[in-house]
Amino acid sequence: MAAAESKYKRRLAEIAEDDKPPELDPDEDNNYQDYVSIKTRKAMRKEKLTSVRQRERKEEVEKVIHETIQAEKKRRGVANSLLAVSQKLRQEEELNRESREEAEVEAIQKEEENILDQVQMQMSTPLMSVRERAKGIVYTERMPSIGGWRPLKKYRDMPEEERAAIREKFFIETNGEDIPAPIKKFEEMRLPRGLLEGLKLKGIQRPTQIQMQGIPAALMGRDLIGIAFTGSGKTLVFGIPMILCSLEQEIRSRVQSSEGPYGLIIAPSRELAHQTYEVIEFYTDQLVEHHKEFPKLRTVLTIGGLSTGTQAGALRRGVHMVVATPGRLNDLLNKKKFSMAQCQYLCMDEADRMVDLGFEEEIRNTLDCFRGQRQTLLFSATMPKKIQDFAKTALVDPIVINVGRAGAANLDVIQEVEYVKQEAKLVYLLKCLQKTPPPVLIFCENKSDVDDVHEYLLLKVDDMAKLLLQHVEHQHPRVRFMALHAIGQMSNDQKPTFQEAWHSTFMPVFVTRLAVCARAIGHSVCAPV
Ligand SMILES: Nc1ncnc2c1ncn2[C@@H]1O[C@H](COP(=O)(O)OP(=O)(O)OP(=O)(O)O)[C@@H](O)[C@H]1O
Repeated sequence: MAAAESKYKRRLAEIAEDDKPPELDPDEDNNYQDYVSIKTRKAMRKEKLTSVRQRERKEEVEKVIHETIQAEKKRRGVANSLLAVSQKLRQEEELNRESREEAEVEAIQKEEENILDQVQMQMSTPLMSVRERAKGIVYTERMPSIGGWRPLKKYRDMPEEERAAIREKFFIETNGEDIPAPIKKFEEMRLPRGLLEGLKLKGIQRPTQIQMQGIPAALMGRDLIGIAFTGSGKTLVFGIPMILCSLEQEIRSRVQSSEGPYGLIIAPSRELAHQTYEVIEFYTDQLVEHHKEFPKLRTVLTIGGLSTGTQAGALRRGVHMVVATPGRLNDLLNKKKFSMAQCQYLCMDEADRMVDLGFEEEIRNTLDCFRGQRQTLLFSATMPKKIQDFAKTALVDPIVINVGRAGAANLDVIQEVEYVKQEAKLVYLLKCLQKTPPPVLIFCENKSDVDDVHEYLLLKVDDMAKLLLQHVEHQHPRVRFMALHAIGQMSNDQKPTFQEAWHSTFMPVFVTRLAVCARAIGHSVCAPV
């Protein structure tokens, strides 16, 4: 109430003041101010107020704008940094991706390199025992000769020139140190009588080239590389020394159950292993037959296709020799059915074929099972690098015997070559038959040639009879032609037909392919035809 009264009073005073005439001060003319009406003053105040408000609003707006801008800036800044971060992340991701890709490519490359290395290693790793290679075991000394064997004095004393002359005559190429003289007679090889009797029984009279040089070298305990063709008589080169090596061991101390083997032959195929086993069995039987003091040496054939149990059982009883194919041999060794701890004699027959057939790993595993040095014989028709490397690393000072040279195979064959035009061949054949006494074998390249030649000779049978009669005195010759490719397809029990035909036909002329003939006559160039 009092406040309202005072406000009222103040208002009245204002009004009175407003209505009062202005006091004039003559000294203050300079400070004179024109009268401003209330209305104007109000307007001025209003204007002032408005401008203040405007200024305030402006400031407020500016503040808001500023704040907004700041906020925006801030937002943009964040956005920018987010963008930057995301960009950065993207870049990093990109880099990561690139490096990941690079790493992946690198890993793949590494893996490929590893595989290549492994393949390369597989290709170049010598066929030697991994255990021995890892332990750095290298044998430098030659093995002692088998049972103290040495050649007869005349061979020991044979001058080098004479040895070389014999080798040259028989197309035997050799390489190595201290090569023994080639021996031309089995009787001079100091073999037990039983073996000589066995050879006689087989109709084997004199050694083939590989036997002449190979048997003495092997009996001297030397490591051997034999390069020889099929049918050259290799089996006896590695078979005889292995039998004698086992005999020597047996005489020293009788083989007990689970003991042995002393000798091992590895062959690439079951057939070859079986064939070798039969040869070994034959000669060990001969030894017992002719030497009552000798025990029967036990040989076990370990090949696929035969019962593992039977083979393991035979091995358990103690064994002198094993003839095996690499797969089954490895299997039995892995299963600890027998061991190579006592084995001192190893032969790898057709080593190149074993490598071709991919038996390297099995061979290496087998070599790992040996516990000491052994005499190693390696037979191969060819000498690929792998075999050469094996020879270099696993064989000690080996003797290389090569009888594979063209022309060295058949020393009794005189080869005459006639050059004839293709179209004149058949006619010329008749001329050749005129020069050649029967029996005659005509080899053709393929089956259809065999048919053509056969047919032609049948047409000319009268001429043929006349031609062949020039060589014999008989009045009524039976001239028979046979196309032998048919024989190649015959079963085994029919095959002797060829042998029978050969011997029973008075003047046989056979037309055949070489491969068929080889099979028909028993796959042997040594067989007498
Ligand atoms: N000195 C010899 N004289 C005559 N015949 C022999 C002689 N040596 C071996 N033979 C006979 O020759 C044939 C082939 O011999 P062997 O099996 O040893 O040859 P190979 O080189 O091992 O051939 P493959 O690789 O075909 O087995 C056999 O029938 C064997 O009895």
